[in-house]
Amino acid sequence: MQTLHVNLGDRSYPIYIGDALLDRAEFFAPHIAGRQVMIVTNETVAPLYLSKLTAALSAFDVASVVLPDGEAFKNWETLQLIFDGLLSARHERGTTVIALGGGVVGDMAGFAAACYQRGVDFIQVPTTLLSQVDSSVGGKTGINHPLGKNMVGAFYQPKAVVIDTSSLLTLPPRELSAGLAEVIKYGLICDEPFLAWLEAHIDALCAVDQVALSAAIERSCAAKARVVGVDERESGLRAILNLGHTFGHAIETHQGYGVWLHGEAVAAGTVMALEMSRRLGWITAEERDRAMRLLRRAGLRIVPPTDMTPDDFLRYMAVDKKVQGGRVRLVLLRQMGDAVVTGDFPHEILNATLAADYQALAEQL
Ligand SMILES: NC(=O)c1ccc[n+]([C@@H]2O[C@H](COP(=O)([O-])OP(=O)(O)OC[C@H]3O[C@@H](n4cnc5c(N)ncnc54)[C@H](O)[C@@H]3O)[C@@H](O)[C@H]2O)c1
Ligand SMILES: O=C(O)C(=O)C[C@@H](O)[C@H](O)[C@H](O)COP(=O)(O)O
Ligand SMILES: [Zn+2]
Repeated sequence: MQTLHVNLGDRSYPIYIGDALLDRAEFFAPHIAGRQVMIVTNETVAPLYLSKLTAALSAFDVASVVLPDGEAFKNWETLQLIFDGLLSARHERGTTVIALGGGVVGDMAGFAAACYQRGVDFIQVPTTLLSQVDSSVGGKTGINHPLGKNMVGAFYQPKAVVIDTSSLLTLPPRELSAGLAEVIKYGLICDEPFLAWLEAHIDALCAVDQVALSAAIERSCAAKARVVGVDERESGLRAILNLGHTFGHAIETHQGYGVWLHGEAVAAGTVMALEMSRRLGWITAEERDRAMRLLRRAGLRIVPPTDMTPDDFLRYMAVDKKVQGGRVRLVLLRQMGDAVVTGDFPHEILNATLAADYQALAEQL
């Protein structure tokens, strides 16, 4: 079992990473201030892990809310179900909300905790690879809006993150691959040597090898904890964690939430960010191709949707939260392992990137 820390002064918290942690109250009890606990989960995760976690927390007054499953339900209507559950069970300000599920559950449960009675404690218990390496850490919470991804929410940090790697044994392969998109992202933005490690271990990761996964989860969480500890509310550095997301969120919103998994859209968006970095002369075609091969080996689609025009992309990219003064800002690679957020690029290069033939690029790998 490993313990990492997100260092935010009096709001610092631990990230526990290990096997079968869901059974063990010692990872939860020190972070539950009162007696009431509300476990928020969904219809897929509940039959798998809700009774196990409830049993581990038998010393507390535990209630639960089971949400519908899917990105398409990351919205106000579903969020209301959490408030309905808390109020029906008469949960007071001393309650602790526990998010048991992937990033959709974690983002909604965290946002509900930020809002309920103006803020109650919450604990993240991520059960997908993507939520274990990314969404459970850093305090971004919220829901989608029909006009834009994650456009309503709050920065609200958990009291702890409890990562039980054995929960990945039940995760569908497509979802595991989606999480690998965010893992590979760390190598591209701030940990270049991680890319070589991933190239050597990607098959083991896809085979749900627990040793390889634990190592990748720890290295990913450590990278995110470093960035969040420096720039919690994304005034600068933290934006590098958004590599591929300006393009990727456009894909998710255009296609309809949940059609492309978040990680799949991020992978395609990362390919577009790689191509734009190459067109700017910052990385080579060989470096772009190396990253594309790794994403493909992870089981991810590396060709963006062919039914989206440059204007489709530009329409959604204009709504992105990194926009400043009406100018689109993108996370690009100055070199492999070194990302920057910038709005200072020739628009003809952006347009050429949006119009590029990614199918041909993929076929020449
Ligand atoms: N807040 C952040 O910093 C942050 C970071 C990255 C992504 N996100 C958000 O996270 C969401 C994507 O998260 P995700 O990829 O975890 O998707 P998800 O939450 O939809 O989970 C993927 C699927 O796996 C199921 N599942 C979860 N755990 C399982 C398990 N152990 N076994 C079997 N099935 C399981 C879920 O029910 C769901 O059907 C997006 O909404 C994205 O915007 C947020
Ligand atoms: O934590 C961050 O900061 C990230 O950018 C992590 C991303 O992987 C994640 O998808 C996040 O939700 C995107 O941030 P957003 O502000 O564009 O919604
Ligand atoms: Zn993401």
